[in-house]
Amino acid sequence: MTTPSSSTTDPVLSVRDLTIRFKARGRETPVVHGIDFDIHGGETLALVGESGSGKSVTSFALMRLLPDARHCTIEGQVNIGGVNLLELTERKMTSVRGPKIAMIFQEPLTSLNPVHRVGDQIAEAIRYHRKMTRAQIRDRVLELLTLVGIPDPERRMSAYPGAMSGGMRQRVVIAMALALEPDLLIADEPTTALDVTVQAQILELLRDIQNRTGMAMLFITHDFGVVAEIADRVMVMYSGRIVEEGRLEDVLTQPRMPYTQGLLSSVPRLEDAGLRTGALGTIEGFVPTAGNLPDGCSFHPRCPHARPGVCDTAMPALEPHGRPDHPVRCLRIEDIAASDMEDLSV
Ligand SMILES: Nc1ncnc2c1ncn2[C@@H]1O[C@H](COP(=O)(O)OP(=O)(O)OP(=O)(O)O)[C@@H](O)[C@H]1O
Repeated sequence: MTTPSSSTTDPVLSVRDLTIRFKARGRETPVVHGIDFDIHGGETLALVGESGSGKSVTSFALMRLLPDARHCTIEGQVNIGGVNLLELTERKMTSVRGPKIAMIFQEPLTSLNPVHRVGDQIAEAIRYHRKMTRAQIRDRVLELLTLVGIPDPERRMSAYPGAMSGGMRQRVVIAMALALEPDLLIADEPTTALDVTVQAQILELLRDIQNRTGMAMLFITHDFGVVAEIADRVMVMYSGRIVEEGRLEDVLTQPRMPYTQGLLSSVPRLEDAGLRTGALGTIEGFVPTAGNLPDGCSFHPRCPHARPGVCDTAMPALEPHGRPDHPVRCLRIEDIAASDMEDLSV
């Protein structure tokens, strides 16, 4: 189904029927099963789910950073500016990474070369894509370091990554990602490795930059506290499928899918903490491995509302069930909603 949108303008990113399969020992295992979503300019979509749900594989597919066709197949569409990135040659894709789509990762050291000065690393990305003089590039590097809140940028541009704190390194990585003013920034758990104070600063920085530039953001996290701080919309993923999607307030305060309810159940009450929450709650059992999904709804073996003969028979579609802006993938949604009403009337 088509994703609900917060705007009538064309989305910056439009993903359609994205399917990813890994190949091993002559077998293909699907890990992402035909997902659809849009992100508009200035909007942040949070992709949430437990480990192994397919969040990172999805983001790597958007960047075309997954292993090659011998190991992995990707089908569907990843449209940015009317171009399906999945159809581009690797050479063409190199010119898209940076100006159109950029990514920051959980651990900044994976993106930084320890033996090069940080200023040179930011300059390198600019030099590759833009015809600018050395002086212009230097000015741009200083501007970027200032933008991401690095104190004394003149001095810091000559520093090596190892001489910086984790928070400062992540700011450098953000500066690199922003160097070419991407239309879409993908942030894959960018604050997980940082302490809480620095985490809050980095989130504020990203929000602030987004307000100024209007870029779209896909924010991947397992932390609903972070979701509450940064997202406009939330997409919950389980076993390679979107199981619930909606506006931030709706998903946090009225989660519909038992999986989302489970994730939110053991975090502190949202309103008590001004929408700040902790990490995902724990749900009994494990995310099934990609090659061993149960019949029917993938979540049914862990679901407190599952009914034999219903939930183990067919995979439910992602459907509105009366709320077009908050679709959910659940065969029992009407019964669950009715029992919630009964609870309320007691
Ligand atoms: N290179 C690979 N080859 C085979 N399977 C893979 C590969 N990379 C990921 N997978 C599988 O794809 C599925 C989704 O993994 P993915 O890393 O996207 O989950 P995730 O939600 O991002 O988890 P995490 O929060 O731990 O990063 C998992 O079943 C994982 O084992």
